[in-house]
Amino acid sequence: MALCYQYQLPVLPLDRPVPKHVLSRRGAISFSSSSSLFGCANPRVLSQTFTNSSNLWIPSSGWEERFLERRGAISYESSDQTALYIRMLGDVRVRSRAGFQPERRDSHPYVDFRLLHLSPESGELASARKIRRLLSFQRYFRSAHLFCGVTPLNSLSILDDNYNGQAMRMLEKDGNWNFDIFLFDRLTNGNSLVTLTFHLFKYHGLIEHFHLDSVKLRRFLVMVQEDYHRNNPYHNAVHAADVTQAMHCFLKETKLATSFSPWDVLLGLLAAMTHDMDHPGVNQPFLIKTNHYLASLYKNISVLENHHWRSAVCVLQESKLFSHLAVEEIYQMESQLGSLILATDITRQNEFLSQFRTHLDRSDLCLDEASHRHFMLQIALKCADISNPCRPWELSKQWSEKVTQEFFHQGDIEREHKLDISQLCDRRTETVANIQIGFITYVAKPLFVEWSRFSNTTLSQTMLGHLSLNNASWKGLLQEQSQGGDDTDFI
Ligand SMILES: Nc1ncnc2c1ncn2[C@@H]1O[C@@H]2COP(=O)(O)O[C@H]2[C@H]1O
Repeated sequence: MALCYQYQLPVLPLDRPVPKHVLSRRGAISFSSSSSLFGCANPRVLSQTFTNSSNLWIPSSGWEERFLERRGAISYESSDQTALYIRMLGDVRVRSRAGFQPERRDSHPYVDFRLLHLSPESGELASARKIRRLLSFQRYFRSAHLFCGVTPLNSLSILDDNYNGQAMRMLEKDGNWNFDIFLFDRLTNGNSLVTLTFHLFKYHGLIEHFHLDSVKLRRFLVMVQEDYHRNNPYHNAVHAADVTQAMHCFLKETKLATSFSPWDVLLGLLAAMTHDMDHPGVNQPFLIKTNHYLASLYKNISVLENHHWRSAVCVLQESKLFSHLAVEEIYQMESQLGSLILATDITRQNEFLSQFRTHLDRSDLCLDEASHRHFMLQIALKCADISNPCRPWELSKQWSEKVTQEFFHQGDIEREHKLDISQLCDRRTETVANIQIGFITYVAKPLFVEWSRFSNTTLSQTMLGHLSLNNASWKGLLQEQSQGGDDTDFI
């Protein structure tokens, strides 16, 4: 098929496996808009691809100029012998030989990786002069008070303070199921994921427990947030923040709070915030039928979830947030993170649901056992991921519209390119209400009924209550529509 839907370029597939001895270590390099590469962690692998010239790694051949026009990073890992991971920062466009509309991925908040990669060990601490050279006036103005801790005195900053104050007030109710993540995102100027997760790391005592460097932590969170596509109506950083807030609510439930270790809590929050990283806004069947390289890379199995996981690992390694932990602990973290993120593959829903039911029927869940705690983390993440129909109507309705908008956008592309239109993606035959009633009945309710068997609390009853009220509202809307008009106004 001539059609090729390609991102530029989270992963660069290699034409032949990288020899084992080259991949004996993992690492990352970064590159900037200047013509050179720097920040190499494993010279051996790079020497195959790049030539070394006075500590700068220059592409040896075939390296496309366009990669060097941007800032980004490449990381590689010994378990993946067929790919180098390339993260582009900001300005990433969907490219296609079939000529799809270019799409921008916004890069906010601004992070200059040339500054961030300067470490005290390298003896290259950022001088004020270096900073000025690298930043535009506006960025310098913003970063100046960041570095010096000075708040600029102008009328707009008073507004900022006001918004900040309101956002902080919202965080006092971080465990409230009515938490309005859309409002929080506006109050934090599009930084809901960074602000919420930093707060939750503090709330759960993870910074002290794991001796985390809070500058590295913030940098990591910014990188995670930036990897989400702002233009996706649904699979964006606000969804990740919403899932993280839901996970936090579950972690506070007595059964989990009394049995989970700081490690479990850390893994739960990490998985929630990273579980959809770099989501392209289309689903796996779309990637398969358009011969997307991610589909071949992951052999058509949990393609997106594998990519989210590898993207998360990439950012974890780049940020060096856990570089002080033992190598075995880092491996354990990466592999547990993988098993959690892979559990969010919705096509595996029945597998997890029947396992969960069996445990509940036998009453054999023992949360003293690490493997059972891990299973419950998988279930909690799955619940958090599809918890939007359990939110109050005003919030739930917005999510329903957003997810449908993303489905229909995919359907429009499929129609335009004469591909089979994926299930739920045809705006000519589907409606928001239809999709919601089906999703609540066959996907959300069965899972939340089991969750409330496991944890029969005010929260689980509240969630089931909203689920059934929302279902009734969608049924009412469907009836109204069948009596005249349709609901395409939603999208
Ligand atoms: N409100 C909703 N209505 C319909 N589908 C949903 C809704 N919320 C989540 N989903 C689907 O559930 C899936 C969970 O995994 P994904 O994030 O890959 O993609 C998600 C959507 O396809």
